[in-house]
Amino acid sequence: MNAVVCPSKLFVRTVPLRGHAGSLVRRLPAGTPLAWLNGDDGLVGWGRAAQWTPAAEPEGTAPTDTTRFTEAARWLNGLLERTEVEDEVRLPGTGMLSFGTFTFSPTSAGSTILVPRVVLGRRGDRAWLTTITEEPGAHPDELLYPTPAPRPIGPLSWRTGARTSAEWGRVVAATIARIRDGELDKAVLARDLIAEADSPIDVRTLLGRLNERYPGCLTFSVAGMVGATPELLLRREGTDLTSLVLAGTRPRGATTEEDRRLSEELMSSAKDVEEHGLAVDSLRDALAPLAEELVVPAWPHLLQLANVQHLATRAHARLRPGVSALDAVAALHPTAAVGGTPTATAMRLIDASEGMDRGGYAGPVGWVDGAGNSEWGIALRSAYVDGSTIRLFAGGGIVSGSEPESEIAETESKFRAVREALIDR
Ligand SMILES: C=C(O[C@H]1C=CC=C(C(=O)O)[C@@H]1O)C(=O)O
Repeated sequence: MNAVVCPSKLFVRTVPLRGHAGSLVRRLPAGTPLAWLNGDDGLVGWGRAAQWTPAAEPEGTAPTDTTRFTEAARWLNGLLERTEVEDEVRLPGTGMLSFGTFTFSPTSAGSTILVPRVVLGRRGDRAWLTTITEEPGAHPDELLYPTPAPRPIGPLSWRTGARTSAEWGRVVAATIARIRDGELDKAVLARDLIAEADSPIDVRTLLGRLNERYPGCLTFSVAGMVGATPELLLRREGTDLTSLVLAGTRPRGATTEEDRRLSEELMSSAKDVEEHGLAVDSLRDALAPLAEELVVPAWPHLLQLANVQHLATRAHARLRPGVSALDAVAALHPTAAVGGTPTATAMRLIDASEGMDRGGYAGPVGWVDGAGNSEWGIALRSAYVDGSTIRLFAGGGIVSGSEPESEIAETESKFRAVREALIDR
């Protein structure tokens, strides 16, 4: 059964805000904030005007099933038909706005689309406020909530998730053997770590730290999924679509010298170039039928973050008329940056080997506005926050040239993003 909060009518009003509006995170009330931040730009929201939560598909459903995306699009279109919009700003992210998180696998629970009551947004020097109510001209009560400063996280106790690193290393070794046997070309395997705080974790504290340390990433919070992902599944503005594919990783060096050595090693590594190429191929194959024009650079570039560096490819497409952002999400997820090649074989291997439910990790997370503009990231460098418990996820692409020890080290580097953001200094 789908769980739905769906008013018969919604009134949406966007007004410009004078000045810069300050830090978006600082405006968020405590609780379960909605956020999508890219440096100083972004969208934050709170309150709930409408929500759609699909039931998990039954066990045995094809791992590539896209029902949750098509049903989400149908629900949103129905809601839009019953919405009156007054938009004085008219930019991507103004007017009607929904945040969403989709699970990696169709058989996991946790996908949801949420329409907040209040949205604050900023793009360059423009800032705006959107209110979404059931009465025309009404102000949502949520506007009046006081916003106490974000709380520190406090001491944490850590425990292993589904597998210890040694156990996970053995799963990686078995996967490498299957790849060498020719069963598949690539699988992205992940593991989890769990931390327990003394009191409920203030998501705003995490958001503020992640946004500060990873200004080039997309810092998000939707229905418990929180993180700072470097990987843009897609940005749709009008018919233009952009995607940033990442695969192939090294840690950052402690010195300039070591950093340069690691980046040169990454750029010339046959194993990483193959791992990256498979992710790019999966994007190209999924996007081509939806696009009138598709430009994918022949060679990756280097993307350096505070904790790791990646091989990166930015693809641009002009979408065919009528192709929505959620159509593109359904076609692209999961790319071989988080699933593998061939997709269905890799998804089955992931399900059978990881010993855990990924939930929203490695699934699409983002927003869509009433005009169809949209941004979806892949929920990496992320965690699921449930009260005082936080579950961190990290994974890596496994190909025939992979080694278990370096894959374990890679997941440790990737965990650092959320792990360090949990530490009060
Ligand atoms: C699966 C993750 O990263 C993906 C994205 C970039 C680089 C990756 C890699 O080098 O393995 C992964 O494909 C993760 O961060 O948990």
